Amino acid sequence: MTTKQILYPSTKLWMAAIKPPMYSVAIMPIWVGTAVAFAETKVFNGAVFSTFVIAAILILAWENISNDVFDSETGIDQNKHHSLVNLTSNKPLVFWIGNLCLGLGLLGILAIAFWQQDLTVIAIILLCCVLGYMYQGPPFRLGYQGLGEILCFFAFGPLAVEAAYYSQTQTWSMTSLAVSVIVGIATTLILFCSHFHQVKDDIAAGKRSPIVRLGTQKGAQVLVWFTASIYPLTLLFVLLGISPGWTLLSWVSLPFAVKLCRHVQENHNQPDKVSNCKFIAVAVHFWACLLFGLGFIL
Ligand SMILES: C/C(=C\COP(=O)(O)OP(=O)(O)O)CCC[C@H](C)CCC[C@H](C)CCCC(C)C
Ligand SMILES: O=C(O)C1=CC(=O)c2ccccc2C1=O
Repeated sequence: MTTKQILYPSTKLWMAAIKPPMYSVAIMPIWVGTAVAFAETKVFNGAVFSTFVIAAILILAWENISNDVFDSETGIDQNKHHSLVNLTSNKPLVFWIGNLCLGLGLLGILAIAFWQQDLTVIAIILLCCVLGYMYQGPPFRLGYQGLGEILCFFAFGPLAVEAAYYSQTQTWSMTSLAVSVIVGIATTLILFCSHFHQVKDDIAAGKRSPIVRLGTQKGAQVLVWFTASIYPLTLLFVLLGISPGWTLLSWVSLPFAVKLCRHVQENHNQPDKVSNCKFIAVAVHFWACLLFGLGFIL
């Protein structure tokens, strides 16, 4: 990086650091859980939904901001120019901005708990935050052992979707628990894709991601099955009467799924070309979850 780039990071670097499209990940579990709640009970609390969405975005911001702080301590991000710590050269500031986001996000969830006079939702989200910390924070750093995908599936799938359903109805639902698998898989797909371009740095830092363990070629093959599983699963839920036929609208995301698999198959061992694949996975996640949830409302 030139002196100017260090002193005045480009907008492109800041956008890469903030990665706005990634926040679909925080919104969709709340959307799907709320959509299932409305379909089953005709209950929709707009204040709870909007508060939950904002809180989820803030909590995910904490996850990403603190990720850069914790990764700066292992050296794994030394070549990541869009790390907030590298961009600002002020790790304490980044750390406390992240904690502010977490605090504000949890305040929003506490507001829901207060409105409901019920600690269930805050308890679930605190568990999600624990999983999020254990993924990257000392002394756990479970992501470095390749366990991130498991944590991600449960945090953004069953836990977040059920928390959203409960926030609307104060009851539980086997339907929302079942369909949370779709959200969990679609979200975990993004994390799985995020490793392809980082194999060299991950190995150097001792991070045994699934792609470090499998290799990029086998990882690209696993990606196809992983991505494809979304679609027969949504069909199975319809055939079993768990979700309405309109949820097959989620198949509109198929072109993005095909693009993702082809792109990674062709470029799996070319870091500069495959580095954007997680954002193609975000497109799969966004359209699949948005239309899947819409299918419950129609
Ligand atoms: C930060 C995450 C992945 C990126 O990790 P990596 O170290 O590869 O990053 P860079 O490549 O950019 O350096 C996300 C990890 C997700 C984690 C396993 C679980 C997070 C849980 C959330 C805190 C829960 C949010 C719940 C909300 C929807 C209510
Ligand atoms: O920066 C990233 O690679 C990711 C950020 C993020 O918040 C997230 C959330 C859920 C699944 C994957 C990811 C990322 O890959």
